[in-house]
Amino acid sequence: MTHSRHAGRTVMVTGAGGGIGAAIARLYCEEGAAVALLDADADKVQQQAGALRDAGFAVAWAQADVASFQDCAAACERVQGELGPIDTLINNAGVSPKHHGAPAPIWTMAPEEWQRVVDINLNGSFNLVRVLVPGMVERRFGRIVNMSSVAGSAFLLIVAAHYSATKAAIIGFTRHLAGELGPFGVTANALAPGRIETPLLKTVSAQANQTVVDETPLRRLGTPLEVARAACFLTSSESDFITGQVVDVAGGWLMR
Ligand SMILES: NC(=O)C1=CN([C@@H]2O[C@H](COP(=O)(O)OP(=O)(O)OC[C@H]3O[C@@H](n4cnc5c(N)ncnc54)[C@H](O)[C@@H]3O)[C@@H](O)[C@H]2O)C=CC1
Ligand SMILES: CC(C)c1ccc(C(=O)O)c(O)c1O
Repeated sequence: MTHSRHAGRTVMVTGAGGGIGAAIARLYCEEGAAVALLDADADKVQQQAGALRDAGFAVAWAQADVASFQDCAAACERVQGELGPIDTLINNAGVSPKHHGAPAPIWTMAPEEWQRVVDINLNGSFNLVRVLVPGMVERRFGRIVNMSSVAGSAFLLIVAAHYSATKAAIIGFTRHLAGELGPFGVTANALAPGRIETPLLKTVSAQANQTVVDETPLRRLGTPLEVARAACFLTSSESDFITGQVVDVAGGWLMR
């Protein structure tokens, strides 16, 4: 469905070069927003932004490693110069490293790998919040959605400890933001997707996915568009009184 629910809004989506982030960026465009796409992979994000621009949408893009505060600050300055102040931030970028197709057991995990996952999945969200929230507070309006996972509150065999820990931390971070920023007209919510068909899942066996399908009341995996719809709902005026919440997009899998 195409409508103008986000007309006049300026949205930043991290990890917008592919998977869920690309779907989120497109849906905001279709809902009338100007959209800034950020990704560490310049080729991918340029391609996504180019396709959206060719379709007539107002977009800007920047290559940025969300783990770097300097990258985030420079990217925000650049895209805000093109599109105007960002009022809606979707902290979607995230990684889940695998070794030979499997998550690293905690007793073999390199400290550098732990640090890198924390730097991207958790500190990356802080970095963009730190850069963009002062403007939201000043303008007394802002909408933030942080990407958690069902792995933030349930044990999942297919991910490693750093991933689960960062996705749990994102929930605490989101609730804190909601409490601290609510008085300034800024809401913060988190999404907790279950298994969604994206490139991040390419190392998971068909059998492992079938087990999840069998345990899921809706009997299928999710799509990036379904996560995008939840993000758009949480930043639309339909959600003006919703803050500090974690919304599962998981077909009923692992109801916790
Ligand atoms: N696919 C799934 O089943 C689920 C995904 N999630 C979360 O959703 C988010 C998106 O996941 P997917 O779309 O599946 O992943 P994906 O791997 O398909 O896309 C992630 C994007 O983030 C970018 N990225 C990675 N590191 C970055 C960095 N340091 N700085 C900026 N960009 C970076 C990548 O280049 C890529 O374009 C992640 O936070 C992930 O943890 C949560 C639950 C389930
Ligand atoms: C994309 C990450 C690694 C991932 C993979 C699978 C699930 C799941 O089965 O629910 C997740 O929640 C994830 O975050």
